[in-house]
Amino acid sequence: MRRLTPTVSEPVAVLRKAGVRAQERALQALSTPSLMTLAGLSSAHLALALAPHARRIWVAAGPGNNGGDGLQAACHLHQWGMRVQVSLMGSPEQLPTDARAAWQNALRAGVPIHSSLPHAWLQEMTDQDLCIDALLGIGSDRPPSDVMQDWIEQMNQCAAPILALDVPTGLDADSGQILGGSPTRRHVVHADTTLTLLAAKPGLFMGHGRDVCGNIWLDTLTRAGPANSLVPPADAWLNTAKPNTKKTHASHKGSHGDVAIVGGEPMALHGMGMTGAAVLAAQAALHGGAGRVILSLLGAPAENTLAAPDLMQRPFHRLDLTQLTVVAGCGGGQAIATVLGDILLHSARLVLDADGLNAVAANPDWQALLRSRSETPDQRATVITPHPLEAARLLGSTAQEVQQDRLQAAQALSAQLQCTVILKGSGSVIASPGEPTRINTSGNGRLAIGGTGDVLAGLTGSRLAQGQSAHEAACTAAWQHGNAADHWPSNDALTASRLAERLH
Ligand SMILES: NC(=O)C1=CN([C@@H]2O[C@H](COP(=O)(O)OP(=O)(O)OC[C@H]3O[C@@H](n4cnc5c(N)ncnc54)[C@H](OP(=O)(O)O)[C@@H]3O)[C@@H](O)[C@H]2O)[C@@H](O)CC1
Ligand SMILES: [K+]
Repeated sequence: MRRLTPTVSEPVAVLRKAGVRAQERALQALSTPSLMTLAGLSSAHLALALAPHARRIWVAAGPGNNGGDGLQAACHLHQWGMRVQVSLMGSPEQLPTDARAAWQNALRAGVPIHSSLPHAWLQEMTDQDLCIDALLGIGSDRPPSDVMQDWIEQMNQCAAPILALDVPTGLDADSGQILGGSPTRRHVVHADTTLTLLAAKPGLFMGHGRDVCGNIWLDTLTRAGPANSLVPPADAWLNTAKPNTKKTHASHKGSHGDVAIVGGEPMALHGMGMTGAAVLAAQAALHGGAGRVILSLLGAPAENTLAAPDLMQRPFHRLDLTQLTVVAGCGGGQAIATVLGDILLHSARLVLDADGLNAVAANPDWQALLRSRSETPDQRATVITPHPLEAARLLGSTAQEVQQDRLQAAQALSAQLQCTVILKGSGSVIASPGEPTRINTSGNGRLAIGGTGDVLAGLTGSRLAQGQSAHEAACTAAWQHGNAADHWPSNDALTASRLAERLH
């Protein structure tokens, strides 16, 4: 069992529900004792570690095998001298085989098992006690029943912390969406800790998963089978490891690549002043370690005074695109359309963001140009950084459909445009043709402000310019960007311009 944090250095595979089921079938045959016995023991160990002084442990057990995990855990905790009470939803006779065996074990051991909520306990429990959510795991694809919603609400209102087994009840393990539609305290368990079993699931790290799982632990239950035996191929991998971005001592500014930021439509052109977006991307490229950063503001004849003195400024027609890593689109407005064909055709390495993506979505010829970059003899690296709505425009779908399956959306877009995709949002997904898809684990809600996307684009350009492949650059930049936010002092305002200066 191990805790999954953004700094875990070994690769962690992510499986959708279908893959977890396949893994379960493969291991079940090999595993003695049964997987549920292992899952229950592991859950009990973690419960004890989380609440060693608990005077009450309440287990809410559902009608399937997730409930069986809870019953098995209750049995161990009771045998170890803890005061445990189980509320079992549904009839014990209708439990699946393993869960029924767990129920019988618990009964034999003398665990109190009721069919209703422990109202008196719920009033008395303190933050030293513990609730265990074993209502639903990966076996649900619909909103919890009304009675279950009552139980969820009571658990969320209780003063004791919550340990969710496998998945917080009400969360879809594949998408990170809430089965009941909205993340209210009635529709989904808001856990302090989630112990996920067999494999990490994508929904824990994406969408609402990041808000309702708390600290995530993983037990692969492979003790009885061959170690690390993952039967189905992973659907994705967690993007966790701290990147090595150390520069060699014997280097000069030309060793670390040249980035040109093309964007920042001025107010005078179409009444929308967006130069700030391009300046943010440029600052991020600079602080990300690029050797030289050139700011090329669209339709702006004069030098921009917002820009730091470290930045060079040049009009677009003076850029030698064939030698540059170009970051295009940040605040590009409509003006980006006047230069996008040249950028797609000639830039050596390219990061396309925001208005650049919207322009490509509206023009099939530019989509073909973008795709053809991977077919050039030098296979020009391209990274696109859409948020869900921009991805939906490119895919011809809706933002809601993208959010329903972020892994699939990122992979489909990457295949469609033959480039690396960073699908932004809670749990950014990085997909590239022929590379393992990653789900980024760093970052938090403080990044949900204007300008942070420009910072990510600039940082990705910086990593590309310094020699990383498109996939590596995207993975490293996404992680670094989130990591900076994770280490931001809580009493200090996080703004995009300050973020651009504190990328580490
Ligand atoms: N097998 C093993 O050895 C191992 C299994 N493991 C554990 O098993 C979990 C998967 O178990 P599972 O497949 O039984 O699914 P689970 O999540 O318990 O729910 C199914 C039950 O809930 C019911 N139900 C569904 N939706 C509902 C709703 N909205 N509201 C109310 N009820 C609803 C559904 O009823 P039905 O849909 O049939 O009417 C059915 O009775 C997995 O997450 C892990 O914890 C691990 O320990 C590894 C070893
Ligand atoms: K659960």
